[in-house]
Parts: sequence; C-alpha cells; structure tokens
Amino acid sequence: MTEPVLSTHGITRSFGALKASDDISIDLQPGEIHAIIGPNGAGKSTLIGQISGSLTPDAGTVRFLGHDVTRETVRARARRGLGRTFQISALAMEDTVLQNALLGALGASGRPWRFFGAALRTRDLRDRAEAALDRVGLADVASVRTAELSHGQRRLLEVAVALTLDPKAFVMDEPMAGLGPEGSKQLTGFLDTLRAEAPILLVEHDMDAVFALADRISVLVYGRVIATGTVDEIRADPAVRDAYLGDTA
Ligand SMILES: Nc1ncnc2c1ncn2[C@@H]1O[C@H](COP(=O)(O)OP(=O)(O)OP(=O)(O)O)[C@@H](O)[C@H]1O
Repeated sequence: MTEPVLSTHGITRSFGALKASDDISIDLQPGEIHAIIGPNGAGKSTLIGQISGSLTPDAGTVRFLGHDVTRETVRARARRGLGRTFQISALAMEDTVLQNALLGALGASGRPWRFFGAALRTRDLRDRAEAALDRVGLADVASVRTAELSHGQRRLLEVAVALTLDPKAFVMDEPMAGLGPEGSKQLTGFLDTLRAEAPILLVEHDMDAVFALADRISVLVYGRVIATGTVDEIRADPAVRDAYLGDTA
C-alpha cells in the first residue's frame, strides 16, 4: 500500500463512562472512497470530529499528508487541505450562493473574516468560488439567496464550499441525508468523479450510495471498527450482517 493521505492510529474518546471511539485505526488511500457505516450512536460523528479537529482524542493520533495533526485546529487542518461537509448545514442562509462559496475561499486563504467585503471584489478568491460552483452545477444560481435553494442544491453548495479549499482529502458527514432519489443519484455521480482528485472519507447511511461508491467500507459498532473490507467482503461478513446490515445486504 502507498502512504495513506489520512490516518488515525488508536484514537479513543470518552464522554463520561461511554467510549464513543475505542481504539480506532483507519486510513484513507489516494484515489479511494472509504465509507464509514454503523448504527445510530455508533460513534461516526465523534470519529469525524477528531479527524477534522472539532474534537480532541483522549489517546491516539491523527495524521494528514505526513503530519501529526492531532492537536491542530479545524482551520489549521482545513488550510492543509482537509475539506469537510457537515451533517447539519453550516451555510449562511441569508447570504447568496456565491457569498457562501466565497466564505469558503476566504477561509482557505487564511485572510481574516473582516476582509469579506473586499473578498467579493478580489479576483482570485472570486474565481476560486465561481469555479467551485461551476463544478457542482450551481453557477446559474450564484446570485440566489441560499435559503431559496432546494435541499439537494444546498448539499451541492456544501461540497462547493469544501472544493474552494482545493482539498487534498474530503471528510463528508452524511452528504446524501434528505436528498431524494434523483439528488442522491446526482451527488453519487459527482463524488464518483471527485475521488480521483481527492480521496473521500464518507460517513453515510444511504446504503445504495455506499455500495455504489465505496472502494472500502469500515463498520463501526459501539465505538469500535468491527470490520474493514470491500463492498463484497462487508456484505458477506456475518458479524456485520448481524450488527448492522440485516436484510439490506
Ligand atoms: N458531546 C457529547 N457528550 C456526551 N455524549 C456524546 C457526545 N457526543 C456524542 N456522544 C455519545 O457518543 C455516542 C456516539 O455518538 P455519535 O454522534 O458519534 O454517533 P453516530 O454514529 O454519529 O450517530 P448518528 O448515526 O446518529 O449520527 C452516542 O452514544 C452519543 O450519545
């Protein structure tokens, strides 16, 4: 195997007596989509929090592009090229689509937020934001207020905001949530092409999307990884069927 882009080594995180992450070691290889699945409360968001920097592990390390980033802030990791999309939308609803993309580009540039007004007029930031909107198919609605977008379009805008970072890896928390079948299909198609540019750690409940996209799947149950493997291996794993997949496999 090549050097992973992103990896965790034995990360552990407790909330009181509950071990939400229990000695988790996973990695993300260049060009791959690695899906993390598991029942509600299994610890998926806790894991993502530690990888992206909003939570600090009690033990273990997180490495990104050859650096130990365990103690780095969310912004420091974002500036290294870790792109993240959220389970709950982090978009500014009253701002336009372009303004949201610009906020992402501005964050990536490391310039203070008070320069937001200036950013609207700064060519390189604007170009970066517009290019990201174009890639996800939202260029036509750039001047529309974000609150007026459909749910699916907002999900695409979140991906565009992450794209403005020129990411070296993505961490996505349930990007398919709330999308109808058409929206999921569209986003699945886009993520399929995105992996060649930056690998994706994908937390997702939509099993159709996971089975269509994942190169590897890790299954989390009670804070522990009980299995990692290809789609076929995971579907055939009796422990996984028992703990999570049931009849959907
Ligand atoms: N800040 C917190 N304080 C206390 N307990 C927490 C906190 N965050 C998470 N937990 C607990 O840790 C466990 C793992 O939660 P987490 O949100 O990571 O699971 P999840 O797999 O993402 O769930 P879901 O699929 O419902 O989003 C749960 O039992 C949850 O109640």
